[in-house]
Amino acid sequence: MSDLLSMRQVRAGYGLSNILEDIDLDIVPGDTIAILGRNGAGKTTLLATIMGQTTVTSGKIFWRGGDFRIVPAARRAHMGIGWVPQERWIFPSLSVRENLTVAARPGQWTLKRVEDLFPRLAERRRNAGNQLSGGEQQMLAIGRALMLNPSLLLLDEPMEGLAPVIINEIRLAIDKLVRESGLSIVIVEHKAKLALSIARRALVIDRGRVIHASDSRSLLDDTPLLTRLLGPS
Ligand SMILES: Nc1ncnc2c1ncn2[C@@H]1O[C@H](COP(=O)(O)OP(=O)(O)OP(=O)(O)O)[C@@H](O)[C@H]1O
Repeated sequence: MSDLLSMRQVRAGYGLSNILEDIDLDIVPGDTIAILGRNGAGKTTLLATIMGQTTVTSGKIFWRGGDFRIVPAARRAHMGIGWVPQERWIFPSLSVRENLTVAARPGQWTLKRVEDLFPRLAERRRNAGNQLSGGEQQMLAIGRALMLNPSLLLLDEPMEGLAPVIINEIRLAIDKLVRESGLSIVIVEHKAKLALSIARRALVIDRGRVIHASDSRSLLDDTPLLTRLLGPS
């Protein structure tokens, strides 16, 4: 199957400070990849690089076979990448429905489908973004990214700081996306076991380099290796 996104020997960072080194990554349609690593390893920087938010000093990035480095950051979302950053970036004064429809693009993801995935958003449709709980805001951020009808969804720590019951709801929704949507999903997560139980493939980053790549199951089953790569859980 041809790649959606390919990175070859990518070096990237912020201004003069280099963070990522020699990154190789291939994402095919329907892929789900957990990006793991200790604090400051470069996980968010990898997502930011895909979105064109960093300085790439060498290497190649292709999107559907075309040179992606020349595509301005502002155009990347419209080319089919939905990014849910840690900060969520929802519009506080717009209603839930307005947040979902403000940047929507036509495709399989409609308001109804997003509200079916996250019934809480349907219940809260008239509430403003700033009236939502953290978990509801996270659902809204994911729902809004889906309304862009992306081919690739980037989730940066979607469970961070949420109560266990909400983590479970979001996890079930992401599982459903993995099983039924055909979307490619990259999930950055501190809760390694959770991410490995969702994604099919795993990549571990340390000091900006990929230090491990495997299927998620084999890493999940190898506790000593997981501890060596990420520290005790
Ligand atoms: N905007 C920025 N400008 C300069 N340096 C940055 C910026 N954002 C992150 N960094 C640095 O890049 C390195 C990697 O950070 P990054 O946020 O990618 O790590 P991470 O693996 O996502 O960490 P965490 O798990 O703590 O979120 C860190 O040393 C961080 O201080």
